Formats: sequence, structure tokens, C-alpha cells
Amino acid sequence: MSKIELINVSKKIKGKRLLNDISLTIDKGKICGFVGSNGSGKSMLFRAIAGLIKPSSGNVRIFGKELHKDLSFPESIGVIFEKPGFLDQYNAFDNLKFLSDIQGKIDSEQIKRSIRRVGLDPEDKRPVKTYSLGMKQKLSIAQAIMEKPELILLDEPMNGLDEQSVIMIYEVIKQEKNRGATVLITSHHRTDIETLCEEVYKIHEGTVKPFHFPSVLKTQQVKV
Ligand SMILES: Nc1ncnc2c1ncn2[C@@H]1O[C@H](COP(=O)(O)OP(=O)(O)OP(=O)(O)O)[C@@H](O)[C@H]1O
Repeated sequence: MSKIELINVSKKIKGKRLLNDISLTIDKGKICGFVGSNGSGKSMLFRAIAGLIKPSSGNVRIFGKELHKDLSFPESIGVIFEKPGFLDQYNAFDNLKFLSDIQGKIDSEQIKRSIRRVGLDPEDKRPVKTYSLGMKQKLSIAQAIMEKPELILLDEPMNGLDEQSVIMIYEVIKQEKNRGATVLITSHHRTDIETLCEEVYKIHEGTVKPFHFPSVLKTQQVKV
């Protein structure tokens, strides 16, 4: 029950198999990393887990409930995908308020707290269109965590972040895990994955396999 399960999930678009018979189980409360080259299928996999695409075959179960059968979308989910989509003429707080009003689960103070947690100022009245890429990225992370979701999908969350901000977001992600969230992350940076993830999978042409980074130390020892 307390698992994310993909059972023989495939997705074909226009005859091309983008996800290829993926079976995967992730325990609740884990931080799980996904690596793989550009176009390998990481975002497509996240879309399948978020209920944003329907697999051509196979099932996705989120904590015991089957997507597209028991429910359309996971009940408690926070996501960021590659391009943050905000209402550019509104400020940070108003953007998150607008989104939180859909569910009506949290109050203004909780929104402000999550904006502060990612290092932004909830009292900043400037429209989001004046924000840098990194600031927009931080706001996306604030939006993904603000409702304390059970499941958090972070597709390249460190995009555009400076070194100090990356360390701050590492802490935020670890805090989310500590409160019980299951976090799935993609990144092209080994340090992100090694610092955060307890399990790592590699996606290659739509298939998924457990992955371990090659040990640099071992290679050096062999050379000596
Ligand atoms: N809507 C779509 N229609 C058809 N093909 C798509 C669609 N979206 C993605 N693809 C294809 O699916 C494959 C996987 O794309 P995906 O975005 O999942 O890759 P990714 O691993 O996230 O790559 P990156 O590291 O560049 O973000 C690619 O070949 C891409 O061209």
C-alpha cells in the first residue's frame, strides 16, 4: 500500500515507444533519483506517475490506488517540470495563492513560509516576469512543497540555481523526506543525486534499471 508501483508501463506516441515495459517499486518516504541522457524518458516517466499521461499499457499505483481507475491524479502531489509556468504579471505570493486556492488546503501564512524556505521574500511585490531563472525555479520548488504533499516529483530542480542555493534546496528536500514525503528527482548532476538519493535508477531509451555511479576512488586504486 505504501508504495509507488509501476507495473509493465509502456507509452507509445506516434508509433514510437517512449516508455518501454517499465516495472518499478519505490517505497514511501524514500528520495529516489533518476538519471539518463537527454531524451531518454525521465520527464515522460514523471508525467506517467503524475497522471498527466495515460500509459498505452500497464498500471501505475500510487500508495495503493490505481491511476486512471481509482483516481485521475495522485491525491497529494507536488510537481515541478522543466519550465516553470507562472502568471508573469503577478508577484510570487499571488501566484502561489492562486494555485493553492484550487485545493483550498493551506492559508496565507503557510504559503509565505514555503516562499521563505526556498530563500525568496514573500513580501516582494515585483511581478514574477522580473524574476531571474533561478528565482523562478525556487518559486516552483516552493509551489511543489507548499501543501506538504505525500509525493513530490522534481524534474531537474537545481536548474539555474547558484551553488549556495543548491545547498539550501538540498536541505529543503531532506526536510521534506524527514516529514515523510516520497521524493523523486531527476538531475544531470551526479552531486545532486549522490547527496540526496537513497536509490538511483537509470533510464535508457524508455527502460529503467537500478544504477550505481562508478567509484572514482576504485578506478584510481586500480591505476596505481
Ligand atoms: N508530446 C510528445 N510527443 C512525442 N514525443 C515526445 C513528446 N514528449 C516527449 N517526447 C519524446 O519522448 C522522449 C523522451 O523525452 P523526455 O522529455 O522524457 O526526456 P528526458 O529524459 O526528460 O530528457 P532531458 O534530459 O533532455 O530532459 C524523447 O525522444 C522526446 O522527443
